[in-house]
Amino acid sequence: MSERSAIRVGVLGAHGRMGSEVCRAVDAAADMEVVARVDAGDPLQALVDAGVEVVVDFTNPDVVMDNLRFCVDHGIHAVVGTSGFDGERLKTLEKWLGSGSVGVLIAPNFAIGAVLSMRFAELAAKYYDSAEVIELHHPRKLDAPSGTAAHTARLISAARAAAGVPPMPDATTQEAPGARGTLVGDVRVHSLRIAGMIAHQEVVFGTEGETLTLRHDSLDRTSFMPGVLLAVRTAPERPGLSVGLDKYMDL
Ligand SMILES: NC(=O)C1=CN([C@@H]2O[C@H](COP(=O)(O)OP(=O)(O)OC[C@H]3O[C@@H](n4cnc5c(N)ncnc54)[C@H](OP(=O)(O)O)[C@@H]3O)[C@@H](O)[C@H]2O)C=CC1
Ligand SMILES: O=C(O)C1=N[C@H](C(=O)O)C[C@H](O)C1
Repeated sequence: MSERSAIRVGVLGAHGRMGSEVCRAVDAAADMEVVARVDAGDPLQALVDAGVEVVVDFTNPDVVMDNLRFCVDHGIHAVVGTSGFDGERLKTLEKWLGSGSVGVLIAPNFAIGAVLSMRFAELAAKYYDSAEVIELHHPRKLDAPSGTAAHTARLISAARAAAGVPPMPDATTQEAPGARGTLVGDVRVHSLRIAGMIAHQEVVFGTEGETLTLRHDSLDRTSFMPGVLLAVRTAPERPGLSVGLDKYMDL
């Protein structure tokens, strides 16, 4: 039986913090190779010319939808780490993908601990009166709150709603703008931008007499790479839209 040839990968945002790390990780993996490195100003046609099978996108929320439109139109699977996906964007993507064979993964976070932490938060949500999310990132991050924090808050909100948990206790009547963070669903999210940090998150739950804090720290961008490689291998086998790396894992 002949062995499958290496997966042909195109990296969008190839010169960025994440894109450059992805190029290193893909080139170091035996079963895939980077055949196109595309950054701002480069034509997307380079992906087609290089015969890319799977794109990895770490660009920015303003350009990622155009990139995905191109990939879907050209039959290229996509693994997306770029933040900025809300319900409306996901619906648009589903429409573009239809019942075709292209697989797209939108992963708010590729670090295994972050994926587990989001799942744990979803499980814990219905047992606690209060839940708030604190995300801490490097100061070069363009968006706030982080995609991970927004996704975590949506998961908690949905789990609380499904379980019929009453509104969170909060007697605040006087509030300086921003003092209580921003609401995602019914969960408050607080964003810190701190020099020296990479990507960190705490989810704090509380109820009568006890609290639970789930904390995850990405100390280096290599933390995201095993998840990215797993996604590159899996996306071609999963047509349609998947949201969250957990969809490709046995969780
Ligand atoms: N899901 C996850 O696990 C993770 C997600 N992220 C997310 O990934 C994204 C990128 O983060 P990061 O690497 O730190 O950001 P960077 O700014 O370092 O990298 C983004 C790169 O994309 C380039 N770019 C801009 N527009 C285009 C375009 N149209 N086509 C191709 N390349 C383009 C930028 O060029 P230029 O600078 O010239 O504009 C830059 O080189 C963010 O949304 C971030 O939140 C980050 C870490 C982990
Ligand atoms: O910009 C980053 O750095 C990160 N972005 C993603 C997010 O917005 O959640 C993932 C991780 O937190 C790092």
